[in-house]
Amino acid sequence: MSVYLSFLVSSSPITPSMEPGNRLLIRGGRVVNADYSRTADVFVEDGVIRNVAPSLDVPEGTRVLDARGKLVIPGGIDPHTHMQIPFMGTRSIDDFYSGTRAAVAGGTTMILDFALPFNGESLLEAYRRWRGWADPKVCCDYSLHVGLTWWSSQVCEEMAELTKNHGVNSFKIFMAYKDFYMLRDSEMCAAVRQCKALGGLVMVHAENGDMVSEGVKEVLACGVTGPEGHTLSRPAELEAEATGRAVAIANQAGCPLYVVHVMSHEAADVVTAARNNGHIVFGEALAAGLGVDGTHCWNKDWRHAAAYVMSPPLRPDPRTPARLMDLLANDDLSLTATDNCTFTGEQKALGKDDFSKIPNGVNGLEDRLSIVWEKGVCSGKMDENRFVAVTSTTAAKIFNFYPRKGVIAVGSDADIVIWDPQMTRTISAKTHHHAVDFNIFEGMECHGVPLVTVAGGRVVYENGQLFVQPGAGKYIPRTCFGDFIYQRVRQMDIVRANQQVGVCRQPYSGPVVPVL
Ligand SMILES: C[C@@H](CNC(N)=O)C(=O)O
Ligand SMILES: [Zn+2]
Ligand SMILES: [Zn+2]
Ligand SMILES: [Zn+2]
Repeated sequence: MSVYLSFLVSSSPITPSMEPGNRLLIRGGRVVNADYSRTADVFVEDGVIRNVAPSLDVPEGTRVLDARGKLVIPGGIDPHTHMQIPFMGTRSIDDFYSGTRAAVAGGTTMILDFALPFNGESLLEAYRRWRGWADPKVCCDYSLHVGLTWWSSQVCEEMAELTKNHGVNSFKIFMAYKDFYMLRDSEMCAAVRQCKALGGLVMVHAENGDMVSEGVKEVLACGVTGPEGHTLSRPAELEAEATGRAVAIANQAGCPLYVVHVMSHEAADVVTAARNNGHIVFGEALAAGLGVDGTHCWNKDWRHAAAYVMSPPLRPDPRTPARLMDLLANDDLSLTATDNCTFTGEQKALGKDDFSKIPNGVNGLEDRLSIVWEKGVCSGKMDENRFVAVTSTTAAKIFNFYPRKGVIAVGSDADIVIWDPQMTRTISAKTHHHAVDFNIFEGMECHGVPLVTVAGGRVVYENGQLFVQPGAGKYIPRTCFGDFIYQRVRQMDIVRANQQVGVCRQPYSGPVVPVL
């Protein structure tokens, strides 16, 4: 029986295990899934949701959490983070402990990070290095995408090894970061084909790296060295052009595509057109792009301006956040992430005399759910079910670990948040749980606050207090050929095969011009 069906018919009493400490009852809340809301109790035991139904009787010793008048939502899933990544001469300051601590404080109970090999480094080595960093530190479950930061037959083979034996089903290609992570089109074509053959998902950072490199030289030559130069050097058309190229390359191979951090409406329009043309393309919106705009890079205070430096840039058009939210609300953009990649003022100062040396990246992991609730639901653009879809469920489906996660249903992991939609909080670096000394949403008041976060059946955050254990989170392996994407791919392949048919004709028998 599917987990969803059992959610509907679940009335069977669960035989309690002996250990009383690990039972929770979340009483009387409005359970909100991506496709379904209803008032029900949620009974949890041994880290798994055992029952979802009104007025449940539960065993002695069960801890009861009162959720009456509140929402009960699946824990947030952030499909794009960079904890303690070595990058641009330093390492992002949020590590797998402080980052996942901040995550659960904001209602997120799983992150997907990126193992990014140095140019020429074995993908398996990079994967093992990231596992070594994450496993002892994570406070919630996590998984890893792997970067295709260079290309060779070895990379091709290691992709297969990672999918078969290490639970990786997603690979990120960078079209930017020339001479560092960037792949050429011919390499991208080969990488995309291999990813399709393995039943995986290609993720792409879509900016034209060659044009960005020229843009940087041009802006510096004009004497602009401040953070605003970063934005000036990589306009939205470089993001849109690369997005279109990635769509074409993926489509030629019949490979599904996931465009990370869509930061401009120009790029979002390319994603929308691709989806309307029937391509399997997903666009990811970031909390940063939904919550703030790029005018901050023109702030007089250097540290403030540098805090907003990321790639692709936050766009200076103040209408951008609302436009991206409109596209997210109507599923032209598919889901949200944060690309959390934080650097302190001292680290950002590596670029104090040259914007191209400012480590790229911003925060978002703790604030994503409140930002999306405030800008998406409070604004009337989306309902509570779409909110759950874009902060949790869709990521679980795309990366193929639904319904283990991303839904409140019998048999699913007990990653659950008691959410107060009326309560407000003011975001600040003074109160956030990140390691970084700046918050790009500083001072922003948001409706939508997590009261309790349950991760793996454990209360890890309650009314402002953290109860986290480093290393308590687990690595979540993911298999390939997930139905959510590959049912469609298989169908499309049948049609494509029928279209790739030559014409049966008599061979040409006329004269041929001799070679001169
Ligand atoms: C390296 C990483 C984070 N930095 C950024 N987005 O500016 C990325 O490009 O996704
Ligand atoms: Zn990127
Ligand atoms: Zn990233
Ligand atoms: Zn509000």
